[in-house]
Amino acid sequence: MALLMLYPRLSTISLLIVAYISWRVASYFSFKYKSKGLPLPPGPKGEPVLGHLRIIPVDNPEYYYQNLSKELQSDVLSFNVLGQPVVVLNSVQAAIDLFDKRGANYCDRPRFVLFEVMGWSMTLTFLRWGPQFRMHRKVLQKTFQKSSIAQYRPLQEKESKVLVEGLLKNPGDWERLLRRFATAIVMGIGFGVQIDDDKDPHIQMAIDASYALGHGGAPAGTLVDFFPIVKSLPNWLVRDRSLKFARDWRWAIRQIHEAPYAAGEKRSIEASLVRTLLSERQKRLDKGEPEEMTIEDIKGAAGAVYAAGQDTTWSTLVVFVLNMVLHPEVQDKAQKIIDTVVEPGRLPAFADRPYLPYIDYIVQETLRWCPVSPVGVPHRSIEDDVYNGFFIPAGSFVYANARAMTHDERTYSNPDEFDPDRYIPQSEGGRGEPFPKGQFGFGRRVCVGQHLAEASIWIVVASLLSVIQVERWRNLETGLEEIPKVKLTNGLTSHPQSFKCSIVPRQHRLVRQRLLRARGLVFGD
Ligand code: HEM
Repeated sequence: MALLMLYPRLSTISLLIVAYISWRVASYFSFKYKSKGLPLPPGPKGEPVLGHLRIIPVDNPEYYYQNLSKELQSDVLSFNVLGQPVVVLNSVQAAIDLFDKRGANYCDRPRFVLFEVMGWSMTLTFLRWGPQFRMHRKVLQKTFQKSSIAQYRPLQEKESKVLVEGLLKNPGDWERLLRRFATAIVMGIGFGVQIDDDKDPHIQMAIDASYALGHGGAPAGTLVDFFPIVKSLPNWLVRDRSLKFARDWRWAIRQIHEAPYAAGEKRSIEASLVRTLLSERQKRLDKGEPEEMTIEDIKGAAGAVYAAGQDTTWSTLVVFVLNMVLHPEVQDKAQKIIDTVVEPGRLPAFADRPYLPYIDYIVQETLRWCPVSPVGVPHRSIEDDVYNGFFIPAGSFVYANARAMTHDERTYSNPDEFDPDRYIPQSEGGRGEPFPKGQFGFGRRVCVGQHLAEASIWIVVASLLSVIQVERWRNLETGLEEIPKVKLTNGLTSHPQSFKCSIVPRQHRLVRQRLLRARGLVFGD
Protein backbone atom coordinates (compact mmCIF):
# COMPACT_ATOMS: atom_id res chain seq x y z
CA MET A 1 0.00 0.00 0.00
CA ALA A 2 2.74 2.43 1.06
CA LEU A 3 4.60 1.54 -2.13
CA LEU A 4 1.47 2.29 -4.16
CA MET A 5 1.15 5.74 -2.52
CA LEU A 6 4.80 6.46 -3.32
CA TYR A 7 4.29 5.35 -6.91
CA PRO A 8 3.45 8.75 -8.50
CA ARG A 9 6.43 10.41 -6.76
CA LEU A 10 8.75 7.52 -7.71
CA SER A 11 7.69 7.78 -11.31
CA THR A 12 8.38 11.58 -11.35
CA ILE A 13 11.80 11.05 -9.80
CA SER A 14 12.57 8.22 -12.23
CA LEU A 15 11.45 10.40 -15.13
CA LEU A 16 13.74 13.21 -14.00
CA ILE A 17 16.66 10.79 -13.62
CA VAL A 18 16.03 9.31 -17.07
CA ALA A 19 15.73 12.82 -18.57
CA TYR A 20 18.99 13.90 -16.90
CA ILE A 21 20.88 10.78 -18.04
CA SER A 22 19.52 11.16 -21.61
CA TRP A 23 20.56 14.82 -21.64
CA ARG A 24 24.06 13.90 -20.42
CA VAL A 25 24.42 11.11 -22.98
CA ALA A 26 23.12 13.33 -25.83
CA SER A 27 25.44 16.19 -24.80
CA TYR A 28 28.37 13.76 -24.56
CA PHE A 29 27.86 12.42 -28.10
CA SER A 30 27.10 15.84 -29.57
CA PHE A 31 30.30 17.19 -27.91
CA LYS A 32 32.36 14.17 -29.17
CA TYR A 33 31.01 14.76 -32.67
CA LYS A 34 31.61 18.52 -32.75
CA SER A 35 34.98 18.54 -30.97
CA LYS A 36 36.33 15.68 -33.09
CA GLY A 37 37.79 14.24 -29.91
CA LEU A 38 39.70 17.39 -28.93
CA PRO A 39 39.58 18.32 -25.23
CA LEU A 40 38.18 21.54 -23.78
CA PRO A 41 40.78 23.90 -22.27
CA PRO A 42 41.76 22.76 -18.76
CA GLY A 43 39.61 23.60 -15.75
CA PRO A 44 38.80 22.27 -12.29
CA LYS A 45 36.43 19.37 -11.72
CA GLY A 46 32.82 20.50 -11.71
CA GLU A 47 29.71 19.28 -9.89
CA PRO A 48 26.85 17.38 -11.54
CA VAL A 49 24.27 19.69 -13.20
CA LEU A 50 25.63 22.85 -11.53
CA GLY A 51 29.05 22.49 -13.15
CA HIS A 52 31.32 25.22 -11.72
CA LEU A 53 28.50 27.45 -10.50
CA ARG A 54 29.51 27.05 -6.85
CA ILE A 55 33.22 26.74 -7.58
CA ILE A 56 33.93 30.08 -9.32
CA PRO A 57 34.08 32.71 -6.54
CA VAL A 58 31.41 35.40 -6.73
CA ASP A 59 33.80 38.05 -5.40
CA ASN A 60 36.79 39.13 -7.49
CA PRO A 61 37.05 35.91 -9.56
CA GLU A 62 40.01 37.42 -11.49
CA TYR A 63 42.43 36.29 -8.74
CA TYR A 64 41.04 32.75 -8.79
CA TYR A 65 41.43 32.53 -12.59
CA GLN A 66 44.92 33.99 -12.40
CA ASN A 67 46.10 31.45 -9.80
CA LEU A 68 44.38 28.53 -11.52
CA SER A 69 45.98 29.46 -14.81
CA LYS A 70 49.41 29.18 -13.14
CA GLU A 71 48.49 25.97 -11.32
CA LEU A 72 47.20 24.25 -14.47
CA GLN A 73 49.92 25.87 -16.60
CA SER A 74 47.43 27.01 -19.19
CA ASP A 75 46.67 30.57 -20.36
CA VAL A 76 43.22 29.39 -21.43
CA LEU A 77 40.81 27.86 -18.91
CA SER A 78 37.36 26.42 -19.33
CA PHE A 79 34.38 26.14 -17.03
CA ASN A 80 30.79 25.07 -17.30
CA VAL A 81 28.06 26.96 -15.47
CA LEU A 82 24.71 25.13 -15.59
CA GLY A 83 25.66 23.75 -19.01
CA GLN A 84 26.92 27.12 -20.33
CA PRO A 85 30.55 26.86 -21.55
CA VAL A 86 32.75 29.64 -20.15
CA VAL A 87 36.32 30.28 -21.33
CA VAL A 88 38.81 32.58 -19.57
CA LEU A 89 41.87 33.98 -21.37
CA ASN A 90 44.71 34.79 -18.98
CA SER A 91 47.44 36.05 -21.31
CA VAL A 92 47.71 38.91 -23.79
CA GLN A 93 48.86 36.43 -26.44
CA ALA A 94 45.72 34.28 -26.12
CA ALA A 95 43.47 37.38 -26.23
CA ILE A 96 45.26 38.73 -29.32
CA ASP A 97 45.08 35.32 -31.03
CA LEU A 98 41.35 34.93 -30.42
CA PHE A 99 39.76 38.38 -29.95
CA ASP A 100 42.01 40.34 -32.33
CA LYS A 101 43.04 37.83 -35.00
CA ARG A 102 39.80 35.85 -35.08
CA GLY A 103 37.70 38.92 -34.25
CA ALA A 104 34.75 37.94 -36.45
CA ASN A 105 34.15 34.86 -34.32
CA TYR A 106 34.43 36.63 -30.94
CA CYS A 107 32.57 39.90 -31.52
CA ASP A 108 29.21 38.90 -30.06
CA ARG A 109 28.12 39.41 -26.46
CA PRO A 110 26.00 37.08 -24.35
CA ARG A 111 22.45 38.21 -23.75
CA PHE A 112 22.59 40.28 -20.53
CA VAL A 113 19.10 39.57 -19.31
CA LEU A 114 19.60 41.14 -15.88
CA PHE A 115 20.88 44.37 -17.44
CA GLU A 116 17.90 44.32 -19.83
CA VAL A 117 15.64 44.22 -16.77
CA MET A 118 17.52 47.24 -15.41
CA GLY A 119 17.02 49.13 -18.68
CA TRP A 120 20.43 48.95 -20.38
CA SER A 121 19.15 47.35 -23.59
CA MET A 122 20.19 50.18 -26.00
CA THR A 123 23.72 50.50 -24.61
CA LEU A 124 26.53 49.53 -26.99
CA THR A 125 28.42 47.66 -24.27
CA PHE A 126 25.58 45.16 -23.96
CA LEU A 127 24.33 45.00 -27.59
CA ARG A 128 24.49 41.65 -29.37
CA TRP A 129 26.36 41.43 -32.69
CA GLY A 130 24.14 42.64 -35.58
CA PRO A 131 23.07 45.74 -37.52
CA GLN A 132 22.14 47.74 -34.42
CA PHE A 133 25.51 46.98 -32.82
CA ARG A 134 27.34 48.02 -36.00
CA MET A 135 25.42 51.30 -36.18
CA HIS A 136 26.11 52.23 -32.51
CA ARG A 137 29.74 51.14 -32.75
CA LYS A 138 30.32 53.18 -35.93
CA VAL A 139 28.93 56.34 -34.34
CA LEU A 140 30.88 56.01 -31.08
CA GLN A 141 34.10 54.88 -32.74
CA LYS A 142 34.04 57.95 -35.00
CA THR A 143 33.38 60.27 -32.06
CA PHE A 144 36.25 58.93 -29.95
CA GLN A 145 38.91 57.85 -32.44
CA LYS A 146 42.43 59.19 -31.83
CA SER A 147 42.10 61.90 -34.48
CA SER A 148 38.76 63.15 -33.04
CA ILE A 149 39.59 63.48 -29.37
CA ALA A 150 41.87 66.53 -29.69
CA GLN A 151 38.67 68.61 -29.92
CA TYR A 152 37.84 67.66 -26.30
CA ARG A 153 41.16 68.93 -24.89
CA PRO A 154 39.85 72.42 -24.01
CA LEU A 155 37.04 70.76 -22.01
CA GLN A 156 39.48 68.40 -20.26
CA GLU A 157 41.88 71.25 -19.41
CA LYS A 158 39.06 73.45 -18.16
CA GLU A 159 37.57 70.70 -15.99
CA SER A 160 40.94 69.72 -14.52
CA LYS A 161 41.39 73.36 -13.49
CA VAL A 162 37.94 73.31 -11.85
CA LEU A 163 39.02 70.08 -10.12
CA VAL A 164 42.22 71.49 -8.59
CA GLU A 165 40.46 74.68 -7.54
CA GLY A 166 37.82 72.53 -5.84
CA LEU A 167 40.51 70.46 -4.15
CA LEU A 168 42.23 73.56 -2.81
CA LYS A 169 38.93 74.80 -1.38
CA ASN A 170 37.46 71.51 -0.15
CA PRO A 171 40.25 68.93 0.10
CA GLY A 172 38.12 66.53 2.16
CA ASP A 173 35.68 66.24 -0.72
CA TRP A 174 38.26 64.79 -3.12
CA GLU A 175 36.28 61.65 -4.08
CA ARG A 176 33.25 63.67 -5.07
CA LEU A 177 35.36 66.26 -6.89
CA LEU A 178 36.97 63.50 -8.97
CA ARG A 179 33.48 62.18 -9.68
CA ARG A 180 32.47 65.66 -10.78
CA PHE A 181 35.43 65.77 -13.21
CA ALA A 182 34.57 62.38 -14.76
CA THR A 183 30.88 63.32 -15.00
CA ALA A 184 31.57 66.75 -16.51
CA ILE A 185 33.65 65.20 -19.32
CA VAL A 186 31.03 62.66 -20.41
CA MET A 187 28.14 65.09 -19.92
CA GLY A 188 29.90 67.74 -21.98
CA ILE A 189 30.83 65.41 -24.84
CA GLY A 190 27.69 63.28 -24.83
CA PHE A 191 25.02 65.89 -24.15
CA GLY A 192 26.62 69.37 -24.32
CA VAL A 193 25.68 69.89 -20.70
CA GLN A 194 27.97 71.81 -18.38
CA ILE A 195 28.22 70.77 -14.74
CA ASP A 196 27.96 74.10 -12.95
CA ASP A 197 28.60 73.16 -9.36
CA ASP A 198 29.48 70.27 -7.10
CA LYS A 199 25.83 69.77 -6.17
CA ASP A 200 24.72 69.33 -9.81
CA PRO A 201 22.12 66.51 -9.78
CA HIS A 202 23.87 64.73 -12.69
CA ILE A 203 26.73 63.81 -10.35
CA GLN A 204 24.37 61.93 -8.03
CA MET A 205 22.67 60.35 -11.06
CA ALA A 206 26.05 59.05 -12.18
CA ILE A 207 26.76 57.69 -8.69
CA ASP A 208 23.35 55.94 -8.60
CA ALA A 209 23.75 54.39 -12.06
CA SER A 210 27.25 53.18 -11.19
CA TYR A 211 25.94 51.64 -8.01
CA ALA A 212 23.24 49.82 -9.99
CA LEU A 213 25.76 48.61 -12.56
CA GLY A 214 28.20 47.36 -9.98
CA HIS A 215 25.93 45.66 -7.48
CA GLY A 216 23.49 43.53 -9.48
CA GLY A 217 25.84 40.57 -9.85
CA ALA A 218 28.33 39.21 -12.38
CA PRO A 219 27.46 40.26 -15.97
CA ALA A 220 25.65 37.40 -17.72
CA GLY A 221 26.17 35.34 -14.58
CA THR A 222 22.95 35.62 -12.57
CA LEU A 223 19.95 33.29 -12.38
CA VAL A 224 17.87 35.27 -14.86
CA ASP A 225 20.77 35.28 -17.38
CA PHE A 226 20.74 31.49 -17.40
CA PHE A 227 16.94 31.16 -17.26
CA PRO A 228 15.48 34.24 -19.02
CA ILE A 229 11.93 32.98 -18.38
CA VAL A 230 12.40 33.92 -14.72
CA LYS A 231 12.40 37.58 -15.84
CA SER A 232 8.59 37.55 -16.09
CA LEU A 233 7.96 35.97 -12.69
CA PRO A 234 7.07 38.11 -9.65
CA ASN A 235 9.62 38.73 -6.87
CA TRP A 236 7.61 36.76 -4.28
CA LEU A 237 7.84 33.63 -6.44
CA VAL A 238 11.47 33.89 -7.58
CA ARG A 239 13.19 35.33 -4.50
CA ASP A 240 16.35 36.11 -6.44
CA ARG A 241 18.40 38.96 -4.95
CA SER A 242 19.86 40.12 -8.29
CA LEU A 243 16.49 40.21 -10.07
CA LYS A 244 14.89 42.15 -7.24
CA PHE A 245 17.85 44.54 -7.22
CA ALA A 246 17.58 45.09 -10.99
CA ARG A 247 13.89 45.87 -10.69
CA ASP A 248 14.40 48.17 -7.70
CA TRP A 249 17.14 50.16 -9.46
CA ARG A 250 15.50 50.50 -12.88
CA TRP A 251 14.69 54.14 -12.11
CA ALA A 252 18.41 54.99 -11.85
CA ILE A 253 19.12 53.70 -15.34
CA ARG A 254 16.02 55.34 -16.81
CA GLN A 255 17.11 58.56 -15.15
CA ILE A 256 20.58 58.67 -16.72
CA HIS A 257 19.09 58.04 -20.13
CA GLU A 258 16.31 60.62 -19.83
CA ALA A 259 17.58 63.52 -17.70
CA PRO A 260 20.88 64.34 -19.47
CA TYR A 261 19.17 63.81 -22.83
CA ALA A 262 16.42 66.27 -21.90
CA ALA A 263 19.02 68.77 -20.66
CA GLY A 264 21.14 68.28 -23.82
CA GLU A 265 18.15 68.65 -26.12
CA LYS A 266 17.45 72.09 -24.66
CA ARG A 267 21.00 73.32 -25.31
CA SER A 268 20.56 73.58 -29.04
CA ILE A 269 23.77 75.57 -29.61
CA GLU A 270 26.25 73.38 -27.71
CA ALA A 271 28.07 70.82 -29.86
CA SER A 272 27.53 67.33 -28.48
CA LEU A 273 27.00 63.74 -29.56
CA VAL A 274 23.24 64.02 -28.99
CA ARG A 275 23.04 67.25 -30.99
CA THR A 276 25.04 65.79 -33.92
CA LEU A 277 22.92 62.63 -34.02
CA LEU A 278 19.64 64.55 -33.73
CA SER A 279 20.56 66.88 -36.57
CA GLU A 280 21.74 63.98 -38.79
CA ARG A 281 18.43 62.26 -38.10
CA GLN A 282 16.48 65.42 -38.95
CA LYS A 283 18.39 65.85 -42.23
CA ARG A 284 17.42 62.33 -43.29
CA LEU A 285 13.79 62.87 -42.34
CA ASP A 286 13.73 66.21 -44.22
CA LYS A 287 14.98 64.43 -47.33
CA GLY A 288 12.22 61.86 -46.90
CA GLU A 289 14.74 59.12 -46.07
CA PRO A 290 14.02 56.60 -43.31
CA GLU A 291 15.68 57.39 -39.97
CA GLU A 292 18.90 55.47 -39.30
CA MET A 293 18.80 56.01 -35.55
CA THR A 294 15.61 56.27 -33.57
CA ILE A 295 15.34 58.64 -30.61
CA GLU A 296 15.79 55.60 -28.35
CA ASP A 297 18.99 54.71 -30.25
CA ILE A 298 20.31 58.25 -29.78
CA LYS A 299 19.54 58.16 -26.06
CA GLY A 300 21.22 54.76 -25.86
CA ALA A 301 24.38 55.89 -27.70
CA ALA A 302 24.82 58.97 -25.52
CA GLY A 303 23.86 56.94 -22.43
CA ALA A 304 26.63 54.46 -23.31
CA VAL A 305 29.21 57.27 -23.09
CA TYR A 306 27.88 58.17 -19.67
CA ALA A 307 27.61 54.60 -18.44
CA ALA A 308 30.90 53.28 -19.82
CA GLY A 309 33.02 56.40 -19.46
CA GLN A 310 32.21 57.95 -16.13
CA ASP A 311 32.70 55.29 -13.47
CA THR A 312 35.75 53.73 -15.18
CA THR A 313 37.55 57.10 -15.37
CA TRP A 314 36.64 57.98 -11.80
CA SER A 315 37.74 54.56 -10.49
CA THR A 316 41.12 54.88 -12.24
CA LEU A 317 41.63 58.32 -10.67
CA VAL A 318 40.92 56.84 -7.24
CA VAL A 319 43.58 54.16 -7.94
CA PHE A 320 45.99 56.99 -8.78
CA VAL A 321 45.29 58.87 -5.52
CA LEU A 322 45.73 55.66 -3.52
CA ASN A 323 49.14 55.10 -5.07
CA MET A 324 50.24 58.64 -4.33
CA VAL A 325 49.41 57.94 -0.67
CA LEU A 326 51.30 54.65 -0.78
CA HIS A 327 54.29 55.96 -2.77
CA PRO A 328 55.39 59.47 -1.76
CA GLU A 329 58.67 58.92 -3.63
CA VAL A 330 56.80 58.60 -6.97
CA GLN A 331 54.89 61.78 -6.20
CA ASP A 332 58.08 63.70 -5.31
CA LYS A 333 59.80 62.57 -8.49
CA ALA A 334 56.81 63.56 -10.66
CA GLN A 335 56.56 66.98 -9.02
CA LYS A 336 60.24 67.74 -9.55
CA ILE A 337 59.90 66.82 -13.23
CA ILE A 338 56.74 68.92 -13.64
CA ASP A 339 58.49 71.89 -12.04
CA THR A 340 61.25 71.75 -14.65
CA VAL A 341 58.75 71.80 -17.54
CA VAL A 342 55.79 73.88 -16.33
CA GLU A 343 56.71 77.38 -15.26
CA PRO A 344 55.11 78.75 -12.06
CA GLY A 345 51.75 80.46 -12.42
CA ARG A 346 50.11 78.02 -14.83
CA LEU A 347 48.77 74.48 -14.85
CA PRO A 348 50.12 71.76 -17.16
CA ALA A 349 48.41 71.56 -20.56
CA PHE A 350 48.31 68.87 -23.26
CA ALA A 351 51.00 70.84 -25.12
CA ASP A 352 53.40 69.78 -22.30
CA ARG A 353 52.68 66.08 -22.75
CA PRO A 354 55.65 65.27 -25.04
CA TYR A 355 57.99 66.75 -22.39
CA LEU A 356 56.47 64.87 -19.46
CA PRO A 357 56.82 61.15 -20.29
CA TYR A 358 57.03 60.30 -16.57
CA ILE A 359 53.39 61.42 -16.18
CA ASP A 360 52.47 58.98 -18.95
CA TYR A 361 54.37 56.25 -17.05
CA ILE A 362 52.29 57.03 -13.94
CA VAL A 363 49.08 56.88 -15.99
CA GLN A 364 50.03 53.53 -17.53
CA GLU A 365 51.16 52.14 -14.19
CA THR A 366 47.83 53.17 -12.64
CA LEU A 367 45.95 51.35 -15.41
CA ARG A 368 48.22 48.30 -15.05
CA TRP A 369 48.39 48.08 -11.28
CA CYS A 370 44.62 47.93 -10.87
CA PRO A 371 42.63 47.39 -14.08
CA VAL A 372 39.25 48.71 -13.01
CA SER A 373 37.35 46.31 -15.26
CA PRO A 374 39.36 43.23 -14.24
CA VAL A 375 37.58 40.56 -16.28
CA GLY A 376 36.13 43.00 -18.79
CA VAL A 377 32.77 42.39 -20.39
CA PRO A 378 32.35 38.86 -21.78
CA HIS A 379 32.45 38.20 -25.52
CA ARG A 380 30.48 35.30 -27.03
CA SER A 381 31.90 32.97 -29.67
CA ILE A 382 29.77 32.51 -32.78
CA GLU A 383 31.21 29.26 -34.20
CA ASP A 384 33.11 26.25 -32.88
CA ASP A 385 36.83 26.97 -32.73
CA VAL A 386 40.10 25.19 -31.96
CA TYR A 387 42.95 26.96 -30.16
CA ASN A 388 46.28 25.36 -29.26
CA GLY A 389 44.67 21.93 -29.57
CA PHE A 390 41.69 22.83 -27.35
CA PHE A 391 38.09 22.91 -28.49
CA ILE A 392 36.06 26.09 -27.83
CA PRO A 393 32.36 25.41 -28.49
CA ALA A 394 30.17 27.96 -30.31
CA GLY A 395 28.20 30.08 -27.85
CA SER A 396 30.96 30.10 -25.19
CA PHE A 397 31.14 33.16 -22.92
CA VAL A 398 34.76 34.28 -23.26
CA TYR A 399 36.39 36.57 -20.67
CA ALA A 400 39.75 38.38 -20.99
CA ASN A 401 41.29 38.44 -17.51
CA ALA A 402 43.00 41.86 -17.56
CA ARG A 403 44.25 41.34 -14.02
CA ALA A 404 46.25 38.24 -15.04
CA MET A 405 47.55 39.99 -18.16
CA THR A 406 48.72 43.18 -16.45
CA HIS A 407 50.33 41.18 -13.61
CA ASP A 408 51.98 38.57 -15.78
CA GLU A 409 55.44 37.84 -14.32
CA ARG A 410 56.63 36.86 -17.79
CA THR A 411 56.20 40.50 -18.84
CA TYR A 412 56.52 42.55 -15.64
CA SER A 413 59.12 42.34 -12.89
CA ASN A 414 57.49 42.50 -9.42
CA PRO A 415 54.08 42.99 -11.01
CA ASP A 416 52.34 43.83 -7.72
CA GLU A 417 54.66 46.82 -7.16
CA PHE A 418 53.52 50.26 -8.31
CA ASP A 419 56.62 51.30 -10.21
CA PRO A 420 56.30 53.79 -13.11
CA ASP A 421 60.07 53.50 -13.72
CA ARG A 422 59.49 50.08 -15.28
CA TYR A 423 58.59 51.81 -18.55
CA ILE A 424 61.82 53.83 -18.87
CA PRO A 425 63.22 52.67 -22.22
CA GLN A 426 66.31 50.48 -22.28
CA SER A 427 68.03 53.11 -24.44
CA GLU A 428 67.78 55.40 -21.37
CA GLY A 429 69.11 52.74 -19.00
CA GLY A 430 65.66 51.48 -17.90
CA ARG A 431 63.91 48.12 -18.12
CA GLY A 432 61.74 49.10 -21.08
CA GLU A 433 58.74 47.04 -19.97
CA PRO A 434 55.77 47.43 -22.33
CA PHE A 435 52.73 49.57 -21.54
CA PRO A 436 49.92 47.31 -20.28
CA LYS A 437 47.41 45.65 -22.60
CA GLY A 438 44.06 44.21 -21.65
CA GLN A 439 42.54 46.87 -19.38
CA PHE A 440 40.54 48.27 -22.32
CA GLY A 441 39.61 44.87 -23.78
CA PHE A 442 40.34 43.51 -27.25
CA GLY A 443 39.13 42.97 -30.79
CA ARG A 444 35.93 44.34 -32.25
CA ARG A 445 34.58 45.17 -28.79
CA VAL A 446 37.68 47.01 -27.55
CA CYS A 447 36.82 50.12 -25.50
CA VAL A 448 35.90 53.00 -27.82
CA GLY A 449 36.81 55.57 -25.16
CA GLN A 450 40.39 54.41 -24.50
CA HIS A 451 42.17 57.47 -25.96
CA LEU A 452 39.79 59.90 -24.32
CA ALA A 453 40.16 58.12 -20.97
CA GLU A 454 43.97 58.12 -21.11
CA ALA A 455 43.97 61.83 -21.95
CA SER A 456 41.55 62.62 -19.09
CA ILE A 457 43.68 60.70 -16.61
CA TRP A 458 46.87 62.34 -17.90
CA ILE A 459 45.59 65.90 -17.48
CA VAL A 460 44.27 65.18 -13.97
CA VAL A 461 47.51 63.49 -12.84
CA ALA A 462 49.66 66.33 -14.22
CA SER A 463 47.43 69.15 -12.92
CA LEU A 464 46.90 67.64 -9.51
CA LEU A 465 50.57 66.89 -8.90
CA SER A 466 51.61 70.35 -10.03
CA VAL A 467 49.77 72.11 -7.18
CA ILE A 468 48.68 69.48 -4.68
CA GLN A 469 50.36 67.07 -2.33
CA VAL A 470 48.55 63.82 -1.49
CA GLU A 471 49.64 62.77 2.00
CA ARG A 472 48.96 59.98 4.42
CA TRP A 473 46.26 60.56 6.99
CA ARG A 474 47.66 61.28 10.42
CA ASN A 475 45.82 59.87 13.42
CA LEU A 476 45.47 62.85 15.75
CA GLU A 477 45.42 60.67 18.88
CA THR A 478 48.46 58.53 18.18
CA GLY A 479 50.25 60.98 15.89
CA LEU A 480 50.95 58.06 13.57
CA GLU A 481 50.38 58.05 9.82
CA GLU A 482 47.77 55.64 8.53
CA ILE A 483 48.81 53.58 5.52
CA PRO A 484 45.64 52.50 3.70
CA LYS A 485 45.04 48.78 3.29
CA VAL A 486 44.21 47.94 -0.32
CA LYS A 487 40.75 46.41 -0.64
CA LEU A 488 38.92 46.36 -3.96
CA THR A 489 35.20 46.56 -4.61
CA ASN A 490 33.58 43.85 -6.64
CA GLY A 491 31.47 44.26 -9.78
CA LEU A 492 31.61 45.30 -13.42
CA THR A 493 34.03 48.04 -12.34
CA SER A 494 36.27 47.40 -9.37
CA HIS A 495 38.12 50.14 -7.48
CA PRO A 496 39.75 50.65 -4.08
CA GLN A 497 37.32 50.87 -1.19
CA SER A 498 37.18 54.23 0.60
CA PHE A 499 40.43 55.16 2.33
CA LYS A 500 41.68 58.17 4.24
CA CYS A 501 44.25 60.66 2.98
CA SER A 502 45.08 64.36 3.26
CA ILE A 503 45.12 66.64 0.29
CA VAL A 504 47.24 69.74 0.90
CA PRO A 505 48.36 72.58 -1.34
CA ARG A 506 52.01 72.12 -2.30
CA GLN A 507 52.94 75.63 -1.17
CA HIS A 508 51.84 74.76 2.36
CA ARG A 509 54.14 71.80 2.31
CA LEU A 510 57.04 73.88 1.00
CA VAL A 511 56.43 76.53 3.65
CA ARG A 512 56.24 73.85 6.35
CA GLN A 513 59.42 72.18 5.12
CA ARG A 514 61.26 75.48 5.00
CA LEU A 515 60.19 76.25 8.57
CA LEU A 516 61.36 72.84 9.72
CA ARG A 517 64.61 73.23 7.81
CA ALA A 518 65.13 76.64 9.41
CA ARG A 519 64.75 74.98 12.78
CA GLY A 520 67.33 72.41 11.71
CA LEU A 521 64.78 69.59 11.75
CA VAL A 522 64.88 68.69 8.02
CA PHE A 523 67.88 68.37 5.72
CA GLY A 524 67.98 68.33 1.92
CA ASP A 525 64.95 69.24 -0.25
C1 HEM B 1 39.89 54.08 -17.60
C2 HEM B 1 38.79 54.16 -18.27
C3 HEM B 1 38.16 53.02 -19.02
C4 HEM B 1 38.37 51.67 -18.92
C5 HEM B 1 39.34 50.93 -18.00
C6 HEM B 1 37.48 51.02 -19.87
C7 HEM B 1 37.41 49.64 -20.07
C8 HEM B 1 36.57 49.04 -20.98
C9 HEM B 1 36.49 47.60 -21.20
C10 HEM B 1 37.32 46.56 -20.48
C11 HEM B 1 35.55 47.39 -22.15
C12 HEM B 1 35.11 46.03 -22.71
C13 HEM B 1 36.00 45.69 -23.90
C14 HEM B 1 35.78 44.32 -24.48
O1 HEM B 1 34.69 43.78 -24.39
O2 HEM B 1 36.74 43.73 -25.04
C15 HEM B 1 35.03 48.68 -22.54
C16 HEM B 1 34.03 48.86 -23.47
C17 HEM B 1 33.49 50.10 -23.77
N1 HEM B 1 33.93 51.33 -23.34
FE1 HEM B 1 35.41 51.68 -22.04
N2 HEM B 1 36.75 51.99 -20.51
C18 HEM B 1 37.14 53.22 -20.03
C19 HEM B 1 36.67 54.46 -20.44
C20 HEM B 1 35.71 54.66 -21.39
C21 HEM B 1 35.24 55.96 -21.83
C22 HEM B 1 35.76 57.31 -21.34
C23 HEM B 1 34.23 55.72 -22.73
C24 HEM B 1 33.38 56.72 -23.47
C25 HEM B 1 33.77 57.60 -24.21
C26 HEM B 1 34.09 54.29 -22.87
C27 HEM B 1 33.19 53.65 -23.69
C28 HEM B 1 33.10 52.29 -23.87
C29 HEM B 1 32.08 51.64 -24.69
C30 HEM B 1 30.96 52.34 -25.44
C31 HEM B 1 32.34 50.26 -24.63
C32 HEM B 1 31.55 49.14 -25.32
C33 HEM B 1 32.24 48.70 -26.61
C34 HEM B 1 31.52 47.55 -27.30
O3 HEM B 1 30.88 46.73 -26.65
O4 HEM B 1 31.63 47.46 -28.54
N3 HEM B 1 35.01 53.68 -22.05
N4 HEM B 1 35.67 49.68 -21.82
